[in-house]
Amino acid sequence: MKFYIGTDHAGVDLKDWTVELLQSKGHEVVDFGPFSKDRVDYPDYAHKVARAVIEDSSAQGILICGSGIGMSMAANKHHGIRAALCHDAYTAMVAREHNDANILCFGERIVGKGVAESIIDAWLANGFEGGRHVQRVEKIEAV
Ligand SMILES: O=C(CO)[C@H](O)[C@H](O)[C@H](O)COP(=O)(O)O
Repeated sequence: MKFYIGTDHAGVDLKDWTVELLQSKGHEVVDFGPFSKDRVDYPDYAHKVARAVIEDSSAQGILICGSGIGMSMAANKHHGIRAALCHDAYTAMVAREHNDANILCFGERIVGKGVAESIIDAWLANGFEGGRHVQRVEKIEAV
């Protein structure tokens, strides 16, 4: 899988760690930064990753900030993006199975590396179930 990833200053450590984790599992990662902890605005990075996922729809995105909330709000402004703020493996699993989420968001101030890895593993292990969920996702996209 190919991932586009971005953060703000509050998620740089977990972003760098996530890049290495995904690469160690054989995934391709395009890192939109930032590459220092200087204070930045999370929407700038959310919009970059969202646009990349729309352009390259076979890829997925990962957005990290302090809480993950601002990143998910900003990314979900883009038509075609279904960004899911996940706090654990269960939310990551259902985000893929039920919502066909294409951007994973989480917060460095919320989850540690152990939980982050379980979130990422659940995200990678699960795909869209289709069936009854198709018309619901279509109704999200219809607006
Ligand atoms: O967008 C957020 C909250 O919804 C993120 O957690 C940001 O990382 C956070 O707001 C940054 O806060 P800071 O006080 O400027 O570090």
